[in-house]
Amino acid sequence: MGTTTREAMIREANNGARRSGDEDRGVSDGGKAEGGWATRVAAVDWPAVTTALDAEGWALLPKLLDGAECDAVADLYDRDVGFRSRVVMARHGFGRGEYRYFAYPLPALVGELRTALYPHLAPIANRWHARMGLAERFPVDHAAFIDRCHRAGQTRPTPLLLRYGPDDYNCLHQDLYGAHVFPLQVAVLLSAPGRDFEGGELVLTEQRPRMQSRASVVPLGKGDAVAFAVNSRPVAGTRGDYRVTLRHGVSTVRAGQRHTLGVIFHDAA
Ligand SMILES: O=C(O)CCC(=O)C(=O)O
Ligand SMILES: [Fe+2]
Repeated sequence: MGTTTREAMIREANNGARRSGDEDRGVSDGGKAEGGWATRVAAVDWPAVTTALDAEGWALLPKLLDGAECDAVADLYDRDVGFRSRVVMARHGFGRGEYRYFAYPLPALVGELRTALYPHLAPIANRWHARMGLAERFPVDHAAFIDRCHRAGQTRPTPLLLRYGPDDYNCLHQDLYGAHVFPLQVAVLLSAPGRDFEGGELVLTEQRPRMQSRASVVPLGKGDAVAFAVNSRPVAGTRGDYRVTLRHGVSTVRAGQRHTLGVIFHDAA
């Protein structure tokens, strides 16, 4: 979508359209992981995830959420509180279907999951930045990075809940919301392919310099998460590293309903 981000395109549309209930809390999401989310996330095979991210630009985190947790998060979609905005994708040329950005404070599951994932991804992000010749480095602690975003005027939360019905899809895009970009993000599929919905596959494309683009379809089951590059990643070539550009989207849902939780680590301007 060029240099215009989705957030910039919808900012105008949402200004003045905030719901009075957006500041209210009261979203309880049953989000108490046994031993806490840090323990759950620490059980992920991070060496394998790191290897896959370096090789492909994306990696599966199988069964990050259990079925009940997926249902609890997906059910938040119809609540009137806890979100800062709602985007109907067709109105902006983003696709078909809709999504809602959570408001601060985030529901426990979403906030704790994001905080728990970040320290595992920050070293990868720092290595990628070094290899791509980018100056920004990321602190080990997510709160410190969010502080940096806030000081730069990126104060609005970006975690989001997406909902697709029959014929809905999400165009290839990048989730950039300002100058500060954490180069990895995570999405969790909250619905069961083949049971809750048909079609609706997460697609990643990689645009290589002076070469044709390559697509990957991420084989997600309900509760599986995928970590992937937000905008670019380094690839080792014969004459050193080069940079490729990534985009992600969702193919058309042919039947049923599909929910996703999107976890983006930078805040939005
Ligand atoms: O629905 C999906 O699988 C993609 C969601 C997405 O675009 C995101 O998490 O940023
Ligand atoms: Fe996205």
